[in-house]
Amino acid sequence: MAKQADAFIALPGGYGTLEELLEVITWAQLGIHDKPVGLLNVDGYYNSLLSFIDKAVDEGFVTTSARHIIVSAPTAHELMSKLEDYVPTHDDVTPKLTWEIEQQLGYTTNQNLLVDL
Ligand SMILES: C/C(=C\CNc1ncnc2c1ncn2[C@@H]1O[C@H](COP(=O)(O)O)[C@@H](O)[C@H]1O)CO
Repeated sequence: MAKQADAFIALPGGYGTLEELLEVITWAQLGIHDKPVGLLNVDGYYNSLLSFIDKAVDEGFVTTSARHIIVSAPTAHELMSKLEDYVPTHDDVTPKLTWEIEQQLGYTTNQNLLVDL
């Protein structure tokens, strides 16, 4: 499902939603995919999470380019528009780490990273 998707969208949710959300964000950060991750920020539900992530950027724990993976909007229409305009800017990482994770996932998407293996 992750391989076939054009993007990932999280609606407001609890631990399970947050776990899946952070998982697809880290996959993008690791270069396993280059798809955007959208937050449907209904009534500002994700404001505090987005503020926390911005703090992580300020503190140097998340890169600015990795922050860009997350796209948020208060309405589905606005979110879809932003997702369609998304251009990935985050960097790839080491082939070995990507390979190990892809083995667990059972799929590969970034052929360039596998050439040297
Ligand atoms: C093995 C992995 C994750 C395991 N967690 C879940 N797997 C499947 N379904 C889940 C998981 N956590 C929550 N759910 C269901 O999703 C809905 C939303 O959950 P939330 O906690 O309210 O956000 C709900 O139906 C849960 O039962 C690794 O991917």
